[in-house]
Amino acid sequence: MSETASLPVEKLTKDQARAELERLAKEIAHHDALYYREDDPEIPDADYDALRQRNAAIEQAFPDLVRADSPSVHVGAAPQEAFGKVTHSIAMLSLDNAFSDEDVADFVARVRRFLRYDPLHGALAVTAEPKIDGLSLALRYENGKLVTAATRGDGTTGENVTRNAETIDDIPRTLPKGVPDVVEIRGEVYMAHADFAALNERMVGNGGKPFANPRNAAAGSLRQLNPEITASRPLRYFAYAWGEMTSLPADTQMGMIEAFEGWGFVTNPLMKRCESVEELINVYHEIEENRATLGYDIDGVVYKVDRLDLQERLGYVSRSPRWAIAHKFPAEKAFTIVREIEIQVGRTGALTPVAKLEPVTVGGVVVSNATLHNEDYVRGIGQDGEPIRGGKDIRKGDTVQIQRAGDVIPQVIDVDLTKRPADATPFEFPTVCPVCGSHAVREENPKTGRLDAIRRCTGGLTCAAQAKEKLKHFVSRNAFDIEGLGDKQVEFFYEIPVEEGGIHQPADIFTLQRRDAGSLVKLKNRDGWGETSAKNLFAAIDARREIDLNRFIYALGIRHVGEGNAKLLARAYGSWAAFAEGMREAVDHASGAWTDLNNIDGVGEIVAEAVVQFFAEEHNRQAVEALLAEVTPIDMEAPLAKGSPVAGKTVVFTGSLERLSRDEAKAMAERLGAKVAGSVSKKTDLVVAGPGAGSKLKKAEEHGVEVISEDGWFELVGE
Ligand SMILES: NC(=O)c1ccc[n+]([C@@H]2O[C@H](COP(=O)([O-])OP(=O)(O)OC[C@H]3O[C@@H](n4cnc5c(N)ncnc54)[C@H](O)[C@@H]3O)[C@@H](O)[C@H]2O)c1
Ligand SMILES: [Zn+2]
Repeated sequence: MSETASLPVEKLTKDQARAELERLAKEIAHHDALYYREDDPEIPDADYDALRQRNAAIEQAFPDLVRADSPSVHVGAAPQEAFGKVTHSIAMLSLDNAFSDEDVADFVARVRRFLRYDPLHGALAVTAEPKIDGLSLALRYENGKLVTAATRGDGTTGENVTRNAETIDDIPRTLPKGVPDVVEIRGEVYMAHADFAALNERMVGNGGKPFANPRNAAAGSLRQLNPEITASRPLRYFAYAWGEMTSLPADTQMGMIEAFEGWGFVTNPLMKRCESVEELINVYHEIEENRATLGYDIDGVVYKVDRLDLQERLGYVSRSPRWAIAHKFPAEKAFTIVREIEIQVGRTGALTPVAKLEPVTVGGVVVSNATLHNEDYVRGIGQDGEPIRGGKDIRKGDTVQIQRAGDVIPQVIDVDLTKRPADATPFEFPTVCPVCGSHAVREENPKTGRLDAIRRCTGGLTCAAQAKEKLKHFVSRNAFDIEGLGDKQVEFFYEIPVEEGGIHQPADIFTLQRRDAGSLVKLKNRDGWGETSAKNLFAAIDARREIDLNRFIYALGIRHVGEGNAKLLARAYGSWAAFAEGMREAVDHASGAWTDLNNIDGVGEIVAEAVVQFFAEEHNRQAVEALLAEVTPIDMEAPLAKGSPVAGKTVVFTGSLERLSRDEAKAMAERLGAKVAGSVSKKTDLVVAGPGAGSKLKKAEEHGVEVISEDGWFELVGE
């Protein structure tokens, strides 16, 4: 960075200002391209916002230096050529930002001044709603039918993503009778936290690279050249604005949003109408407090003048409307000191370095730990061997910058080398497990030939850390969820020998009461326990002797099998018996069972391999058998689409279809509750074959699978 880049705006000479504006224009354009086109930004939003703010401040101080390509008059980035282009009939703009309460007061004062709306006119109504952190999408309906969906692009021209948008459940394909001839709804495509976590789990399981955050995941999923990929991504949509409309169903912002809701769109329930700056600020804080529990990312609150006639009079400045502003949440970043670097051993034996920090408030939350992911990360090396943080390593005693994004675990994003203590030494990553002393190794990834980023303890169940973490996982909220048996109690029971009333493996939980009866020291007499708490625990355990199959599978803690994959497996196999049998057969990669497993939509080879390996291990089989003597997994029924004749069936489409594209056929079948597989196996229920169907048709005949034509399909499903 040049010296001018760090000079305060008021100290800049005219020449320096000119050079700065040029540098900022280039730099911002570079980050815009990464963010909007590649969905892969390289700097945090707060840093990007700081660049823009500096640019705006310099432009204000030197108005005659404003460049033709100034970032302050541009929105987003030009559409990617690979998509068709859509010209927006009304430009899609950005929003001006407010970063403080004063900025909000200024905004309202500005609006009032512009409109000469003095207090005599009474209160000025302004709406407040969450600013969803996704990407905007315009939906054009003609005569009630969705005709185009377009991204914002550079505001004038966007990308045509109609086929992709059609796969999003929240987006109606048709609107009710009586809507205006042309309706253009605008809103935000986003991904919920849970869906994001499941998607990343799947991506990693398939050997891919996870998305950095839900916004990138949403943008990357919507902007896919293959709509089939979009369809497999759990995207959602909030409607909050509009473009071209032949007539308006209301005369206020609030009224419009209510109308959209009536037309079948999802609108945000937290939107409120306010009548003063204080009220706006209150709603802002209310929404900010709820932020962590919403289940999706928001990055601020948007205020909009409620009356549409006033909006029209206010109009637009270059890249944003005068009648709206986004009140951003404070940057969730802070500097603090690394007191210690500790190694935690997880349930799969992963050795994870954790930075113990001098506690610091980041975005309103006190942070005292930050994950350091793995040894490469500590050394300043990223997933693909590339340098991160400019290649700076992290040491005990370092002053580091912490970032918290949504509910994500805080991360160390930078190290201030000028503050590094003279005696700080590079962190030495252990090569033995700090808990059990077994060797800790980095396995080679068979696919890439590179070393796995994670070093793992090879101690297996003899490692107390792994055993305890497995138990904690087993009883966790989305697994067995046993009330009164949390992390603390797991630690407690693990310290007790099994024959004296301890718990060392999952089955022990369910024999606890029986063993307690014959135990020398009864649970109710142990420290911290009593008659009631012991009784309650036994009851809570008994309440879980029957459990949903997907929870059961998830609880086993098989590598790469998180909640999402557990559900996929449970749904595909339906019962524990079928699942276990399939996995035992699938050890033979030439078997149909292995093909079936890999044919499950969303289950990749890495996951498949992990599950099969789990079953191949004798001690896992024993542990599961002991468990099954105590608990019963409940069979999972295929999700039934009401009255659909293909619900729960596995369908394969082959050959060329005439009335349907392959994607549409797939979407249709899935909507009707069927599973669509790519190849035929004995699990296939139905093959829909068009002209030119080859090997799949033959295979269907071999397996005795029913084969119908495309017309037969329509007859069957009645559409
Ligand atoms: N890290 C980077 O390199 C990088 C690069 C470019 C942009 N960015 C980030 O992107 C953002 C700027 O992007 P922008 O130009 O899209 O502007 P913006 O996100 O600040 O505001 C405008 C957008 O807000 C969205 N929005 C969400 N909820 C809304 C609601 N309820 N009502 C109205 N609009 C709503 C719309 O999509 C609209 O286009 C900033 O957060 C910036 O930090 C980051
Ligand atoms: Zn160990």
